[in-house]
Amino acid sequence: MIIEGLKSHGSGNDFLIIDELTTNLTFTEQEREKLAKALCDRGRLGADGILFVMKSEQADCRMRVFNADGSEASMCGNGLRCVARYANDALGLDKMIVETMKANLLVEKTKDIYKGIPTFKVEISPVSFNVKDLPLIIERETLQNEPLPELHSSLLFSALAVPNPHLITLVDSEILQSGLQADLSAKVNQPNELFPDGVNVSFVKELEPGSIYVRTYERGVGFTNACGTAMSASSLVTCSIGLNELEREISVYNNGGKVKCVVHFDEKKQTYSIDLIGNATYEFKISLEIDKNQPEQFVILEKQKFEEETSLYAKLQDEVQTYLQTAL
Ligand SMILES: N[C@@H](CCC[C@H](N)C(=O)O)C(=O)O
Repeated sequence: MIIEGLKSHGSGNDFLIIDELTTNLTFTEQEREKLAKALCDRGRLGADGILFVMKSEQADCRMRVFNADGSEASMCGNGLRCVARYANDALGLDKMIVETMKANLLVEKTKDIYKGIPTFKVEISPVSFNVKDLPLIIERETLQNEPLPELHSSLLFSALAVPNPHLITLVDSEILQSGLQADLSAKVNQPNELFPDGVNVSFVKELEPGSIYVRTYERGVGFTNACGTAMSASSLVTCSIGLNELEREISVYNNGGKVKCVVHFDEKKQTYSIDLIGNATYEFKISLEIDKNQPEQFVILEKQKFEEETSLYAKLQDEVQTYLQTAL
């Protein structure tokens, strides 16, 4: 079969978009898993995941996210911005609802985060601090800026599902530069008693009022340039502990760029939601010939780069990296 794919990224978190919305492509569950493993392999094409954009009966379109290891995730914030742009181009809707595994989410085109960079705002919700929703197996109902001695003797952790699972801790430069995050992340993402389904692990550093840096080890992938749901969850955690404020834009720096988050609290429903605002950049169009039974044998027939937008994004990335060299 021939797949016309599109490689895109949100803050350098990169995905191959496969269109089942405007084409007749369709896959079995096993084929999706195998495709993700084969195409995300950095030795070949390479990506953090695959985003399948599909028809939906309850929303304008549907997104399914497969991590590089072939596992399916319930949500992907950076990926949702890429899907928002893709569906916006395909359906001509600046504002739409995207069905995801656990929620139908509002996405919309918004003011460029940096001159000339296509920017989308996506809703991150539902949010739960109940450890059962990750799941995290401990004797308490929540873990909010508290020790988790089974994992580390002194760090304070917050666990939340947005709705994919996140474990977040605030650290200083010394801890950030140590190998601790890699060690802890490896522990909770291999068979273990605390997080039976694994968890995305973020180390967060406060930079200046209204600005934070977030680095994430993603379940099913490893360290990525950025993780959108992790940056949203981290913004909420910094509001809960009084570092940032609800309803105020937070600048979230990451190794692949920068996004903005706004954390909302609905008094009536007693629920949180987060707006994640950032780039949705196309890298290249690609035409692949694939045997569904042996996807690792795929052949690249054609590749067309989006030169202008990738070089514009490189400017934002340069500015961010220069800032981080002194800020971290
Ligand atoms: N990169 C994503 C999250 C992708 C899923 C995650 N690895 C998981 O398994 O939960 C994002 O931008 O949110």
